Amino acid sequence: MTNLIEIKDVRHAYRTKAGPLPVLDGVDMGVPEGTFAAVVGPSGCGKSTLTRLVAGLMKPDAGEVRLHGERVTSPRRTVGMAFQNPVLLEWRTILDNVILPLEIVAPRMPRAEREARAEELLALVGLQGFETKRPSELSGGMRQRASLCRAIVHKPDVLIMDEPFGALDNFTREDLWQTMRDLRRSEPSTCVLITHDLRESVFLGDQVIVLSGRPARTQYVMDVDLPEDRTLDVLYTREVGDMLHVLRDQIKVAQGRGADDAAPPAAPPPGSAAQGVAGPGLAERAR
Ligand SMILES: Nc1ncnc2c1ncn2[C@@H]1O[C@H](COP(=O)(O)OP(=O)(O)OP(=O)(O)O)[C@@H](O)[C@H]1O
Repeated sequence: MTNLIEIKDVRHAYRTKAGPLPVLDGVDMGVPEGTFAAVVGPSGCGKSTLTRLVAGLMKPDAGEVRLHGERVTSPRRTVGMAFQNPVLLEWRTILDNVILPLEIVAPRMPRAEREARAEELLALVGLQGFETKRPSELSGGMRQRASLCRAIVHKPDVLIMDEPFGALDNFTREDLWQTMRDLRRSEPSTCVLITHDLRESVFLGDQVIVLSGRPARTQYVMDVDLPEDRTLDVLYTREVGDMLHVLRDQIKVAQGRGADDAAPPAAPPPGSAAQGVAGPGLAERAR
């Protein structure tokens, strides 16, 4: 399978008053078309910076970010983004908020067609009947559902989500995971999800990429080989328990705290293919 998103040896430092702040220092990542990559790593390691580079909002100091084989140098219409704070416009209805990207990327699309597309998506995420409400009339989970619709209304090839479920309570978050799983079937795209939640990363991801502490490099990649139509029950299986254990240890290593077990498990947990990434391993795999 070809990689729609290809990140090779990306390095980046912010220029601050105190001097350069190296944030990324050798990030490699390959996301095959139509798959879902979850990125985890210690707080402040550079995950959001990575999303800005993929979205073309910034250019890396070194290395390459490619979408469809083309180097990303500026923002693209074929990328959709969703964030922890849904930032819906209060003076617009929910329907008009969802339509917004179409007004920008498809200004000639007839209003009725735009509305039909937004209504279709709102129904898919369970927001039928809320089209004329204002954002403040919705719960946090509902606003996040609307925000997801807005991110994909223009059928982007790439969907980047930066902790979209981070501010929600556990039950709402799990509901949204299932919504996201279902959306993948009806609205396929290639996704990058930044998250602090390891269960979320395994439930949604086809691969989980662990970044090291700042400056971040790709420390570890786990391929998650669970059924596409996985249910929340899968999170309570031994198989996923083992994967979460490995990921938790990797996060500890990334935080410089050392894993519970000094040595990595002899074999990857069933349902996953895990590998440490030091040097060219991932780049090889990503090709
Ligand atoms: N525009 C900027 N200018 C200077 N420094 C920045 C800028 N944006 C981010 N940083 C710094 O870069 C580092 C990485 O930030 P980033 O937001 O990418 O990390 P993160 O992994 O997403 O963090 P978190 O997990 O806490 O959300 C942080 O130390 C942050 O303070």
